[in-house]
Formats: sequence, structure tokens, C-alpha cells
Amino acid sequence: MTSDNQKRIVIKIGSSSLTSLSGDISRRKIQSLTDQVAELKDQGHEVVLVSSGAVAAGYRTLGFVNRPSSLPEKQAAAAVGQGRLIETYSELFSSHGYAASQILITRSDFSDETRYNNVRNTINVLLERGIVPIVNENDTVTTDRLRFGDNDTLSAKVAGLVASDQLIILSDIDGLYNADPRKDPSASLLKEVSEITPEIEDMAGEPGSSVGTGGMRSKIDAFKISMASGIPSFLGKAGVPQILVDAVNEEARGTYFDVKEPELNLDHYRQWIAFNSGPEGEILIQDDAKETIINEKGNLLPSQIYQINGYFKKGSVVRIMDLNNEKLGLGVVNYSSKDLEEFQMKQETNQEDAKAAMLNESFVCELEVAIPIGV
Ligand SMILES: Nc1ncnc2c1ncn2[C@@H]1O[C@H](COP(=O)(O)OP(=O)(O)O)[C@@H](O)[C@H]1O
Ligand SMILES: N[C@@H](CCC(=O)OP(=O)(O)O)C(=O)O
Repeated sequence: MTSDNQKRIVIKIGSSSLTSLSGDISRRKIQSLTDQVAELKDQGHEVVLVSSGAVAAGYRTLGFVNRPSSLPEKQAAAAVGQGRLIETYSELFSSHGYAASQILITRSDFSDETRYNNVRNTINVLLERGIVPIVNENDTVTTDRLRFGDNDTLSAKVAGLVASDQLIILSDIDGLYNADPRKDPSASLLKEVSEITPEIEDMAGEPGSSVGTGGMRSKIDAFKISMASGIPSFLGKAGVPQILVDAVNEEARGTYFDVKEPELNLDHYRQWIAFNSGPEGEILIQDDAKETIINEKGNLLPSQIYQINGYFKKGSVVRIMDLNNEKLGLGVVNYSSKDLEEFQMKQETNQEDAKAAMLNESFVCELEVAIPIGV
């Protein structure tokens, strides 16, 4: 974005870091955050906040003693809490001379490429005009099947969307430990992670509080996305004085997730394919095609398809699998599932003209994103 000293930063803060022990939102905690964000803005950085807390801020008003667990109850709580949350942010940012704005996103907004790009354009205008965009999932309208579910992965997707220079996730713990510290008091802090290996994934346990949803697992999923998108990231403890300024200068206590080979990082289009598109179908390919599409980065031919699962249109994102149902990656198809099934039938009934024209000359797709980077 801007210059070497002025970064575009996405900051995610979890419910547990915005609420008091009683479970209600804490104005003091939000003020500590807004004071630090204002300081970053005074230094010329651009900041996008991804803030949880809508359900936590609302459930008591509905008469619940604890955070509700059913979706309609959480949605009703968020309907009350989201307004309270933004009102508090607006008041506190305005005391520093900054305006806050609210962006509520559902997963379907991101799986549609046009709407995805539209969100980017909107955030860009807000940032250019000095406003603080505050993003949350649109909890009141989402269904279980179509939810991001946690704001950790949402924040990493937003960081990729706006080509952020850094992702900072603030939680109630000062970084990633080699085991869940609640279960293993001898667990130690990892100061730097350069790759999310299966061992790192195994370190994550469940959420730490009754108000948090994602836990360490969703944070690790988030860092996988941000690292694959080429965005250096940080996990640290909310409420620590100067944590944000120090994290930007890489001087804060916490875990830094580095980006080792920027040239391998996914561009915007492939980020959308990998993390947001939501594949519409599956293509199982013959063994001989694996080498071509994985190592030679070649195209898949209709005759190399073994089976088609699901219904998809020309231009859809599909999962490419081998004959053992092992995921190989994601591709964008040049044919609909209906067309491909017709090709297959013609192949089976040995229609020579169809074979020549369609089976060996037309490309179905190439592997745009290889597993394990994509979904
Ligand atoms: N390996 C680990 N390292 C650090 N924290 C862990 C680990 N495994 C599980 N946790 C738990 O994850 C919690 C943070 O997740 P969560 O409660 O969802 O917070 P937030 O509301 O900030 O999203 C920590 O309080 C900690 O108890
Ligand atoms: N969108 C929900 C929060 C979901 C979420 O990821 O919560 P958390 O684990 O506290 O970051 C809300 O605003 O209550």
C-alpha cells in the first residue's frame, strides 16, 4: 500500500478481549483498543478492525444468563449487540477525531466474486477517506451452513482481500504455545512460526473462555490463509499497553508468523479460488492425468475424467480429486457438468466425431490452487 513506514494493517479482536468478567462488553477494554488504533492512524497507518463481540454485547439484554448456544438465540443477541458495539466504537474513535464504519459480511458475499471485489472497493474508499472500517460477520442473517463461524479466518480473508501488509490477531493469550496452557502449565511460547506444519496444528486446543468461539484452531487456520496470501502475521495479548504499535514494529511479545517465499504466494484471484469461492462440484481424474496437471501444470482433457460429482456451470470452481478421493486441488472449469457428462456418454458409445472434437482437444481446466494450500 502506502510507503515503507506506513502500513495497511488488519487487526482482529475476539469477544473475550472486549468483555468484562460478567460477560458484558467492557468500555474500558474497547477504549484501550481504540486509543491504540488511533495512535497507529496518527502515525499514518491504515487500519481495518475485525471485531467480534456482537453476541457477547447483546445476550444479557435478552435475558440470557450465559451466552446462548442455539443459532436463532445467538442471532437475536447479535441483533442487539452489534448496534451497541458500533455505537461504543463510534463514540470512542470520535474522541480521537476518527470516524468508524460498519461492514457486515456473510460467506455468500465472499463466494460471489463480484460481491467480493465490491467489498474491497468499499473498504478502499473508506481507508482513503481516513475512516476506520469495522468488520464482523453478519450474524443475524447467516445460516449454520453458510457461516464463516469464526472471525479469525474472516480476518485473514479480509487481510488478503485488501492486500494488507500485516494481520494482527489479539486474543486473551500472549501467543501460540506448544500445547494448550490450560491443560499443560509447562507449555512454552513459540516466538516465530515459519510454516504451519501438522505438529503446529496439533498444538491447538479448544476456546479458552465461554464467550470466545474460535479457539486456537481457528487462529491457526487463519494464519494458514494469511501466510499463503503473503501477509506477515502476529498473535498477541489484547490489553497489553502499546501492543499494537509494538507488533507493527515487531517488538511485541507474541508469536510472529513469517512469510518465507513471497513468490509462492497466491495472487488475489487464486486467494478467492482457494479460500472464498466454495467449490461447486468435484471431478475425479484418471491416474495418468495426475502427473500432467500437478507437476507439469498442464490441462485436464475430457477423456481423462473418471467421474463428475455435483452440478456446476462453465466457469465454476471445482475440486479435483484422484481415484482414491484424495483432494489434489481446485480448478476453474471450461465446461458445465452437463456438457462433461454428455462428452462422457459419447465417449462410452464411441461416437468418433465427438471424441475427436471434444475428448482430446478441449481443455477442461488446470490446477489453479494445489492442496494443501486451498480448501
Ligand atoms: N496451543 C495453544 N496456545 C495458546 N492458547 C491455546 C492453545 N490451545 C488452546 N488455547 C486456548 O485458546 C484461547 C484463545 O481462543 P479464544 O478463547 O477463542 O479467544 P478469542 O475470543 O480471542 O478468539 C486461549 O485462551 C487458550 O486457552
Ligand atoms: N461474530 C460473532 C463472533 C464470532 C467469533 O469468532 O468470536 P471470537 O472467537 O470471540 O473471535 C460475534 O460478533 O459475536
